[in-house]
Amino acid sequence: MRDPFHYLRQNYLTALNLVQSCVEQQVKKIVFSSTAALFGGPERSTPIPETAPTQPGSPYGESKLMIERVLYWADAVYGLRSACLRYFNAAGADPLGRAGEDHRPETHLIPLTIDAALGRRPALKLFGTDYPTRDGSCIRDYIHVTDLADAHIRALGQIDNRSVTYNIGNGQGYSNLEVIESVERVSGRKVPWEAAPRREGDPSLLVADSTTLRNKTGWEPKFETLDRIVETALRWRETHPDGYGS
Ligand SMILES: O=c1ccn([C@@H]2O[C@H](COP(=O)(O)OP(=O)(O)O[C@H]3O[C@H](CO)[C@H](O)[C@H](O)[C@H]3O)[C@@H](O)[C@H]2O)c(=O)[nH]1
Repeated sequence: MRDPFHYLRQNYLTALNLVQSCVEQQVKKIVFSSTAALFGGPERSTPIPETAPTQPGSPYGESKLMIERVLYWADAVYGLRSACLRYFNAAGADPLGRAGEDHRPETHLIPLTIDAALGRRPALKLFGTDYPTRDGSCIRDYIHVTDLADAHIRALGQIDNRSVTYNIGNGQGYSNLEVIESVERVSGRKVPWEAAPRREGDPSLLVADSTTLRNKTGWEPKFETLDRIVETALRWRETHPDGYGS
């Protein structure tokens, strides 16, 4: 939120150049990592289908929506087919331990909560405890990276003749406090945490309705519970304390 032009420049301008090059090089299909953040505006109490109105609550979400529109025109005018996959909260690690999260700096809730439990970071700051949700913390729909990868393969197989847009999530929301509880359950350790002010641009509730993806491609998430997702993330964090540097 502090530097809106950063996302608009980085995401939108570079994607516009890339899509234009794809058209010039006669690329036929493209899979785009879009985001639930383009639904950030109004508060919603039910799972969000693809047909829900888009109203980004952050420049990041706005930039992704702009790229979806670039892809719309690339298809309409040049026939470049695309799959816009709107990830809800991508999480977890490869169950075989070959890949996991390594962001620098890390900003995501699950890895930060695990690190706090493992004593690798100070207490987790919980951004906002006064949201209009069941326990006052934000609610998100966590989707395992393996299930996301599976959705990509299925979507790619579908876009020979037309472009598609899918919302991808488990369809179940977990609050930030429930994430802390899950990490405590799975790790057997307490998570030190403290209440902090809301983070600007955070919608209170984002849960996916992935019925279209399920019906059109037969996709079914294999990691349906938060504990299973956290298990894989914890194993990666324990075996790779320095991420890909270890
Ligand atoms: O130290 C932290 C970090 C996060 N949170 C909270 O945890 C929740 C989840 O935050 P993340 O940063 O893990 O994930 P976001 O929901 O903000 O963002 C994710 O989903 C977005 C779509 O909604 C984008 O796709 C983005 O790239 C992706 O990381 C939010 O309520 C956030 O405020 C904390 O309380 N403390």
